[in-house]
Amino acid sequence: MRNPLAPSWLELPSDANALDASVWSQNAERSADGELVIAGVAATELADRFGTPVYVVDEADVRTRARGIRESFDREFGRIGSRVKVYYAGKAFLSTQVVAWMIADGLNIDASSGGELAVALAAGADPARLGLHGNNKSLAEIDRAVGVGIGTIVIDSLIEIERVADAASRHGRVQPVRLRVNSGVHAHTHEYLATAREDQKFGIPLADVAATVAVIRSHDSLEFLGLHSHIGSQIFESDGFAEAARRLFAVHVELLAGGPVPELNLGGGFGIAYNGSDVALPIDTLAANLADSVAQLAAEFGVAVPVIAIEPGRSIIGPSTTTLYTVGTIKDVLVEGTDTRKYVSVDGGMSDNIRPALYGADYSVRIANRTSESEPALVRLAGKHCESGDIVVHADYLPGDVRPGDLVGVPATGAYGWAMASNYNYLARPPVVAVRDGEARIIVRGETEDDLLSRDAGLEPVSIKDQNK
Ligand SMILES: Cc1ncc(COP(=O)(O)O)c(C=O)c1O
Ligand SMILES: N[C@@H](CCCC[NH3+])C(=O)O
Repeated sequence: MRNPLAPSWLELPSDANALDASVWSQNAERSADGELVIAGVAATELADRFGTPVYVVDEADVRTRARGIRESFDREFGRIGSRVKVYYAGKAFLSTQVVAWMIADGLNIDASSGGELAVALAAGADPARLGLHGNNKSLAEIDRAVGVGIGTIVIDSLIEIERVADAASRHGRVQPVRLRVNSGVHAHTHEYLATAREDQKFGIPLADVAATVAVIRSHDSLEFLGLHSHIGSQIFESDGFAEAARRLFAVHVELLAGGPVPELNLGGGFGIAYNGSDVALPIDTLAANLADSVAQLAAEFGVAVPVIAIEPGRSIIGPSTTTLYTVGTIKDVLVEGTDTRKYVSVDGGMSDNIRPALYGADYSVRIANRTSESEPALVRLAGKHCESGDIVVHADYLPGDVRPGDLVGVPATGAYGWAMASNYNYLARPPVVAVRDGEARIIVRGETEDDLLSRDAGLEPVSIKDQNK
């Protein structure tokens, strides 16, 4: 029976064991005996070998999406006489293995800090295929990026122009740069994920772009590639991107009068489904819509279509990953009248996935070690942290006989999960395991209690003595 406490978007499932294909990774399925199996590796085997929580990355899923985005955009922009450079936004999740996959699949890497740049370099990526972002890059980050021969730097403020130009002169390079513009387009997403509205820290207002580009062009050590726009993240419609392209295009055309502007970067932000009610725009449709918009703009203004760059993160890595947890305690909590919500607590929480607490993100959950015919019950999957807001899944239905010791899987945790993980309450960050063709291997080691303690600087010997006085 439908629980009145369930949010309006959550339907009572006819089968609370079913894996919704729009949310689970491509190679997630139930085995004949009902267990969750991802790319041929059973959930119980993963839990036995790696413990829980564990992030499980379906490698073929990531790579199919990476190639799929590149091919869709290549095809659609090829159709209008242009081409596309795809940068994987490493902030969503980065490890040397992920860098190697992206490079092998023909993508470039967008780093948003010196740390992300270091991972890409450690993986052996050609620096020319890397880009560096950030509203407050340190002098050391700029120097390192320029020094290794990074492909592009996205300039985010007037003051940064001098910093990048100086570094380029010192290294005897001409550094290709883009300029991040605040298009003023309000993306339909969570307030914290909209990056082009007023009163936020990113980019240069449209009105100041011409003057700022003139400063960039006044430096012999800089090469201006074009404008950059990123309106936000987890966006389901193409209108916002098209509107940003329109606003940038008008300035792009003005800038052509002062010199070459070979590129236009439309950023990332393509949304994915986290639960059965989310409907992600198919990448083919998005690519076709954007190509049509850009072709129309070029025709309207009577200029050539520039090379387009995009920076998807979430839409490549997000759907690939499932977090497995073990159920510890269960409580039926009376909420209103006779309506109860089943609180199912697991061995992780906001330290491995902060998104529900930070953005109110709604994930879904399934029992992973078995199926059950028991009547579905409305559950809230809670973590083990000392916070009532420590929720992993606000609302979903699980078979009512869910019990301690069950494994549960939360799909679509690949983006901004591990990447935003913390050690809150001294929990160790879980390992990240890649699965493919029945094989599982660690791509990021989990932390141990010793790792955490090894950072503690220890006690002054004297303080113990004082204490005993
Ligand atoms: C400049 C920039 N590019 C790309 C991305 C990647 O966004 P997403 O992971 O939503 O595709 C972000 C994050 O929102 C960003 O700030
Ligand atoms: N961290 C955000 C996305 C922000 C991306 C960076 N601009 C999320 O989890 O959805």
